[in-house]
Amino acid sequence: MERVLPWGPPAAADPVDRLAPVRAEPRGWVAVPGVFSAEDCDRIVALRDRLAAEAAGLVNGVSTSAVRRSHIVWLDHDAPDTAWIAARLTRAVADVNREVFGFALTGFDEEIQLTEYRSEVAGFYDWHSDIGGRGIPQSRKLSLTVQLSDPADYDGGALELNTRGEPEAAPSDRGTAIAFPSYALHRVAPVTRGIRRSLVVWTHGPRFV
Ligand SMILES: O=C(O)CCC(=O)C(=O)O
Ligand SMILES: [Fe+2]
Repeated sequence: MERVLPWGPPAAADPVDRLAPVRAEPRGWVAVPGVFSAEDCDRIVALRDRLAAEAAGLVNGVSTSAVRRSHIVWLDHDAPDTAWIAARLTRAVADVNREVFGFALTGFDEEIQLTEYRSEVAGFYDWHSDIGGRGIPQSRKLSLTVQLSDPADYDGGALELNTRGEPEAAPSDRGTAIAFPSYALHRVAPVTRGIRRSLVVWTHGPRFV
């Protein structure tokens, strides 16, 4: 089912005001603070733990390859206990796309990814672009990742982007979303203490190329 984004004027003046600084300084990626509160992040993490426990034994949620080591749980955009998360992400994507990127987007064709990078396995995700070589990931246009963890709870684990010729670390404040074109190179550095959690959503549309 294709999901249509709520294009048009923002619901309130607030999201636009929040994006004023990033509009003023064009760059390849933008940070949107306060998409989720600390309490929201706690709720999402609790949900993650419940879903991960339910899925244990059914789906092995460990993604391990040469470029990546993380634990993943998928969230439905429409399920009763996750729709509020999807609604908040949709609003953030619509605002940031309208104000900053201006991409042709049609909707969300993949579930929301809840990711966990654990220091016990030096969880990481090496440099990559989110646009896949086949299937639905081919039409990813805008990537958005939310910092769910308190930065005091882990070391390492920085989200870095290279959109201007050199790596830049994104802000790690809890509840901040980082939006970037899905073709942009980014990585998550190895976590050396604690756990870093993130929420990742991709928005799709006609392919760039
Ligand atoms: O954990 C993050 O913040 C980013 C994850 C990521 O790049 C991905 O899942 O494609
Ligand atoms: Fe990525």
